[in-house]
Amino acid sequence: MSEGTLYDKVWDRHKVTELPNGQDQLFIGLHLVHEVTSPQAFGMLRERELDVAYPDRTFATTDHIAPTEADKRERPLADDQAEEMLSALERNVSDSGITFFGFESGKQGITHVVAPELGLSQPGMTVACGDSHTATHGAFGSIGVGIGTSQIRDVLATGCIAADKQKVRRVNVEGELGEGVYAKDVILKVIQDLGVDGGVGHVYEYGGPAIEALDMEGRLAVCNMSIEGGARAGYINPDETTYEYLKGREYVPEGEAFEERKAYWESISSDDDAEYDDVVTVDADGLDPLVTWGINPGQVIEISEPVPHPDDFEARTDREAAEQALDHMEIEAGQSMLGYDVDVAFLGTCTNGRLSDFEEAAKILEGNTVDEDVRALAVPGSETVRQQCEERGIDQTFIEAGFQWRRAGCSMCLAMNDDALEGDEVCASSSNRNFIGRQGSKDGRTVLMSPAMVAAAAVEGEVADAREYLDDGPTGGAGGVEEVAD
Ligand SMILES: CC(C)[C@H](C(=O)O)[C@@H](O)C(=O)O
Ligand code: SF4
Repeated sequence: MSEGTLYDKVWDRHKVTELPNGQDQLFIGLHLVHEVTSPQAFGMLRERELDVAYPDRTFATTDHIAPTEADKRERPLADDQAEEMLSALERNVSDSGITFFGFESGKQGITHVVAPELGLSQPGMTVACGDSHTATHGAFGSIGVGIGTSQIRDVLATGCIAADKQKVRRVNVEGELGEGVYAKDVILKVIQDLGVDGGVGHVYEYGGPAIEALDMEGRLAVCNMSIEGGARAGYINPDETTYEYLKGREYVPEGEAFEERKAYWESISSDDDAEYDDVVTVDADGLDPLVTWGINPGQVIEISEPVPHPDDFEARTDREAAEQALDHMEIEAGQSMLGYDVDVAFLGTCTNGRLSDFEEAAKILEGNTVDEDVRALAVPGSETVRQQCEERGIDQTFIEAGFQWRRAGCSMCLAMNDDALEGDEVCASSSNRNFIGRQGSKDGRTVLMSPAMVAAAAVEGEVADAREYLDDGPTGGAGGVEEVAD
């Protein structure tokens, strides 16, 4: 008999009981903690004189407030609020025996970059973190959910949360990606097709040839932005790509224990005859790179398309949102995004701050220089990524091109540290959100795109087609997605 989807199977294996209010009590296998959302939750535990139930399943790092300039990491941090958050986290983890990847560990970075690369996120797990982009870990075939403060308290105290099971939508992505088109473009296309609210009440199961061809870093980028599509979580069934990636990572068992775990991983994939609440198809064949033109991630076009007119949208709310977007971005309907002036180029984040992202951008930067009017920031998603880049000399490519090469953190994604837009600066950004004010200035303007497109925009000083910088150009090449040499 069919046991259903991966979501059904993982849920069933982690369900403790049904609660009187109809929700399920769900056991959390991996709890990730960062400095912004955890202090209050630890405070609630202390008030009740409770201990952390599973310190061995809990891992902490600092990302949002982390200064990205090496000399600004000295303690106490110059920003009082940041220092307070960081010292609270340090106190909490040391009191409860939780592993902490701080500045000195060499492994500090964005939670959603650190946990995958250390092999903490594995197939068939439930992963929770007080952060909306916990969906990222679904790339391994786990259920990753972002939780609020009271749920963080619950996980700390009991290892469980109260949760509502969601519907499952299968998102089949058909076709093959051309050269210069990436996982980021795929997920932006999914959001363009299904909308920013399309996933409400659902988790997305991504599959189909364009997803299966992605390496793990690409899959992480896709699942990361499930949240921007309105879904509660997103995942991809594990396969050989997943197992190969996991093999040899710090928290992954070796030898026989690996084989045993792999047998479990294989067992939790969706059954062939699993029933979905909904199945949709997204066509990625011949896809051009995508860029946002507005103020939410669904206001996005292929670079070959014109900026839409508000009247193109059926729903009144969409028309109003489009009007507001054109106004904020200071662009006209019908114009191309190509040539849109850029002041800042930002490469990093939990979406696109991994080794392959820097490798792809470096291909564009090789032998080119950043436009003199552009401030360009390269911020590895973790210190491990920074080291991987430096071992390969990728940092030099960035520095020689005119980028600032920084330490790991969320940086200008959310501007909770010193890295922020000023005034109405336009930022070509590899991040996941383009909401008004997101990058630290209320008039700042964000254009979301892939890392290669960020590099091309940095060089041109305007939105450009990165494929012009690749051997085969926009029309040539069978493409496909490159494997990351690790
Ligand atoms: C600060 C944190 C709670 C927030 C989130 O939950 O996503 C941040 O990471 C973001 O991307 O906006
Ligand atoms: S990089 Fe951006 S999206 Fe990711 S956790 Fe940090 S602030 Fe949130």
